[in-house]
Amino acid sequence: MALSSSLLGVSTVYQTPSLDLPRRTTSTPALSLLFAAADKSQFGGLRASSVHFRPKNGGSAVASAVATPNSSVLSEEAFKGLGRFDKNSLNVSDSEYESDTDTTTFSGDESKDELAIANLGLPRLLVESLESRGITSLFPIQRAVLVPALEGRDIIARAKTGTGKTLAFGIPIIKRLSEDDQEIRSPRRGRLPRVLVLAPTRELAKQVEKEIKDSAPYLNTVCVYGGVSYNTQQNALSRGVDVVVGTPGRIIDLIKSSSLKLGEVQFLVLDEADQMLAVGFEEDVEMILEKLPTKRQSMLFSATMPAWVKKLSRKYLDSPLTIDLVGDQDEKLAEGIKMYAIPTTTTSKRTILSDLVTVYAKGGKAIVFTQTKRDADEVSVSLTTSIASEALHGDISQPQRERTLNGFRQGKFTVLVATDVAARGLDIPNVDLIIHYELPNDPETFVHRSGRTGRAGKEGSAILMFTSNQRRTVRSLERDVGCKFEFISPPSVEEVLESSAEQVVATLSGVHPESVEFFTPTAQKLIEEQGMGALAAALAQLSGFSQPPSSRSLITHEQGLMTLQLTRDPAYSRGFLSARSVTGFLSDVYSAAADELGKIHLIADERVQGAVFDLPEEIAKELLNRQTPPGNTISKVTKLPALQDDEPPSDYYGRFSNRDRGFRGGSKERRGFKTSQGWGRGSDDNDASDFRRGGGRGNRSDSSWSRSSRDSSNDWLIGGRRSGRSTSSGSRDRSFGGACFICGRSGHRASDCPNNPAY
Ligand SMILES: Nc1ncnc2c1ncn2[C@@H]1O[C@H](COP(=O)(O)OP(=O)(O)OP(=O)(O)O)[C@@H](O)[C@H]1O
Repeated sequence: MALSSSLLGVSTVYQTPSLDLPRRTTSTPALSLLFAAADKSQFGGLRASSVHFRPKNGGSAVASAVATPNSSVLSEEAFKGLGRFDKNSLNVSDSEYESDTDTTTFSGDESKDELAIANLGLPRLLVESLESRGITSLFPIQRAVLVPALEGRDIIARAKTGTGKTLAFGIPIIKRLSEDDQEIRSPRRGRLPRVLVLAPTRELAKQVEKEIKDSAPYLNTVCVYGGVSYNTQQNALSRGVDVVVGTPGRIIDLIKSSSLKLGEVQFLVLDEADQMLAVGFEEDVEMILEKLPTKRQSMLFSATMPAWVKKLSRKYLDSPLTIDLVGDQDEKLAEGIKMYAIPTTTTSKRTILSDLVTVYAKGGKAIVFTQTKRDADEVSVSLTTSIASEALHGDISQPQRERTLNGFRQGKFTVLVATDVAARGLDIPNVDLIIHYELPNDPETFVHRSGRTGRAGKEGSAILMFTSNQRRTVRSLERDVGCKFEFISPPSVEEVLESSAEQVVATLSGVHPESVEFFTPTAQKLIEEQGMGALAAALAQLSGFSQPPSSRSLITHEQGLMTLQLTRDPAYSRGFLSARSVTGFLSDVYSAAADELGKIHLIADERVQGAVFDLPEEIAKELLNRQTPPGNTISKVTKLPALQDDEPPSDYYGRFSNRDRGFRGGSKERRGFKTSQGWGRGSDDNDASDFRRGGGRGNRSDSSWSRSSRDSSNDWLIGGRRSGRSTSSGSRDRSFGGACFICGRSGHRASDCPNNPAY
């Protein structure tokens, strides 16, 4: 069957090789739908063929567009950037159905106007309400779903986070309800719902209901979920309803109490179906599906297709069309999300966190993800001393969760610290930054967490905090998610101050002119008396820096430490700079510095003979005043240069990576439930690594120096300072586990070494 239509001036072919669609007549012209015979795909176990298209700027791309007689898959590439393709540039061909297959063409330049929501033949009220919310043209998943949904087909769909899946099913359902509906102006009291949307979490259910309500205020929508009283929901249902959105547990309760009757449901939507499984709703979902009329249209949205979801679709969906806008694309994240990764230690995490928020969220909204409810509480409390923040997790009462989310949406506080379940599917506009405070349990969770930013085509950043023993997992994550992290170091004090000042300046425009007027005489007087300093003092006070910040290590971010850099002119050196020569140099210049030396890293740039190292602030300042031998320069650094130890050594990584242990095999391990160093909590304390020595590329074979296991953090501890230390003097750890930098033997410090001339 080939269904050709002219939509919006675009010549389209709806090619359904051996399908006899349960076709409904619709006045809306069909959007182009491309699909061809298929074989095997990751998503649906289908057969594959391809869509070829030719971008205007040359080159070519191939995206899979696959189908079986019972289902088909459509790649996002087929729809992406229609405006960028030449006329006749998009061809669909299929060997098996070649003779039946026409070529579908998009004439690139017309698409923007002609794909406008106003031109789709949607109900006027729907168009108006969408436009009033800035929704003027369809997103790709919406374009892909619209026609088959209007045709009455069952659909399985997958698209990246934040790409508009709710309206993908919302728009066609609203249109269909409105078309059928003669009752819009005089809705019948007590009418039974025609649409049922199941969502795995309360927040998601509320969000979906809101999106439908905002789009079609003339429809009666009710959201039902647990944790709140039954009465309001029962009353709303008894008044008559068009759309019910809810979580499975409460829906079952309402069915049992006969408050909810599903006998007239025409449309079923299962949103985030895989999450239903994750949160243990599978039995409830099946029970509900059993209660629905068999003659209905079903749409299932799911990021992944675990066996249960496949079973559901086989059992409860009728010849579903599969629309997969992610497919085998390596990049699973929406475009526009900049990915960063930052090495941390357990002890430094919290200090770093507030600085990261200050520098990377730039005063906007941030969500911090923790693994446990307790962590969410603790992190939120510790942040609150510097940045307004609240926690969101399953132990918080429903009304409080709603207040928290509303407060966050309205910008009453800027940092939400959340667990995964609480934040799944949340659509909060304009979240600028996501911080993975703990590694997620699996790649899918990482995608979902990160997808809370960069929504609806906007930009955002995501930062992954990891400890040294999680480095390999970070690399696995890059492969699994198809992203590339930019490795960053903790923001320097200067960057934090600069960002804070910028944010304070940005808030000044919000001060009411009348208030400004009131304060002007005082300001004038101040400036006359103190000049620019008065304004600077005001900015410092508003930024929360009335006291100067103590210096911090750029390597470990510990307070009270300063990171210095030693560079050596090659003309003056006999060999390459090594950790040992740094300590030797320091003991010559200022022996206290050698004694108190923290971590040392060699600079990666091989043209530079240099190293960075930590010292207690006072000692560092003193060292900076000392005379250094010719050819050696010591300076304070505000940004770490690339270090030799930045990357996990590839030989180790290749040999011991999770991949070799079946990480990519779809096993539980791949999903991250049990790798010891990988997904999940595991041990994220790398204090042990502080006692390691060895590790730079040049030193790896030097076994006498290496106390490290194969996943060494590559951090060198020379001189024996532990990273847990936070003050600049005293408290030296006498149970020293490192090696003496003078004689190389373990168990004592350089200052205690019998070979130390100063001993
Ligand atoms: N066509 C459109 N034009 C502009 N904005 C849109 C459009 N469609 C949806 N949006 C907005 O994009 C945001 C993301 O939509 P939605 O929450 O449906 O995404 P999603 O794909 O379900 O995300 P997730 O997978 O994270 O749940 C919402 O704020 C929505 O209002």
